[in-house]
Amino acid sequence: MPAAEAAPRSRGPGDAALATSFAPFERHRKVLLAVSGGPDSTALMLLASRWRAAMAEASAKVPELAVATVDHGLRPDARAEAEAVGRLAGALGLDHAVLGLPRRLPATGVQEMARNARYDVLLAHARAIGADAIATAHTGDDQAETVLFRLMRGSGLSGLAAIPAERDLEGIVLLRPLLGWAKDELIAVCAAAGVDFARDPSNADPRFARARLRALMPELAHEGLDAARLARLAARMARADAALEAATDEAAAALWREQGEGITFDRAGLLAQPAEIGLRLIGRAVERAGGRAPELAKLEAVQAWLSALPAGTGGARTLAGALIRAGQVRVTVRQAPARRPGTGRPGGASSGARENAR
Ligand SMILES: Nc1ncnc2c1ncn2[C@@H]1O[C@H](COP(=O)(O)OP(=O)(O)OP(=O)(O)O)[C@@H](O)[C@H]1O
Repeated sequence: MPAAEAAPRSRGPGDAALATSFAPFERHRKVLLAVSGGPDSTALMLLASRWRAAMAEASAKVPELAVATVDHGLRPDARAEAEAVGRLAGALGLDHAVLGLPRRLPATGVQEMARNARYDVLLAHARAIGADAIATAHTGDDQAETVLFRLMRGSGLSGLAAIPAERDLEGIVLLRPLLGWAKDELIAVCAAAGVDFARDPSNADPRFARARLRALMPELAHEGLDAARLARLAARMARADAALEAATDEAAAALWREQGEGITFDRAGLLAQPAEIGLRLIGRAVERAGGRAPELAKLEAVQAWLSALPAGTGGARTLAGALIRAGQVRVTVRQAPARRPGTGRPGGASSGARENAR
């Protein structure tokens, strides 16, 4: 479908918005642009190379740019779309690679698996070409959808902070320079450049919860809950989350003790913390000991159990691969003993852990 359908908004590519959006690129040596060939990432490629040219003209230090497209092997058109990205990248003077996946994706949970696999291959490629950052083209609309999606899933404050503009991905920085842009604006960027883009049919496939939520957006916007408002909520949540993380760091400095293979807290000290801070401390310990982040509702249940334990008594619970044991004075979190296959119970665990398995 031609790109020119969208109504262009008045944001020229040479304006301050471009400089603000791409300012985080200035801290990097080489940025790998993740470009699927859809409208958002095609615009990312156009805007990033325009920003870079303008910066170079002003003799500013600019990072190298490179482009990669992941072919998930899921759609017959994917190869041709990747080649089209390659042609545009070539015209812009950027190196382009098409990356395949090492394994075939399973039939179920395909979107999530595709996303994880995509980040893995992008990371490996970034390392191979010496890029210290990867940029994706998430937009303000993606941010709004993510907030709604997480609300629907029962996320807490950290989850509602949604997509961060910048985060660490195993030592490489993941940048999202276009969170301040609406999808319509990016479609207009492609249209103004006379560049066509691919359309992913799964974006409108009602089998996917994301697509169903996307379809609700116009009605919600009509009631006042538009993308800008949801994005503002995400920004406020991110600000509050950062403050709570800082407070948790302080509490950890006073309470967190590493002993042997476990993390130990003074039980009274832990319970004296504001509930949100105590929750985060236990969550961090569980993630460290068990190797994965616990689900919020399950973490809350463990905290409720701990708070309700009568003084002078103890017990244990397992959560996300960790064993949380409350003694009379201390709470210890360590890796849970391996489950015996088929029993669903921790093998050789304490009575408390067995109690939890019921
Ligand atoms: N096949 C691909 N090749 C390269 N980059 C991709 C590909 N698919 C998506 N991306 C990058 O990821 C961004 C987000 O894409 P999309 O919204 O489709 O992803 P998603 O599956 O929702 O994953 P997530 O939002 O968690 O990254 C795109 O704007 C683009 O930068």
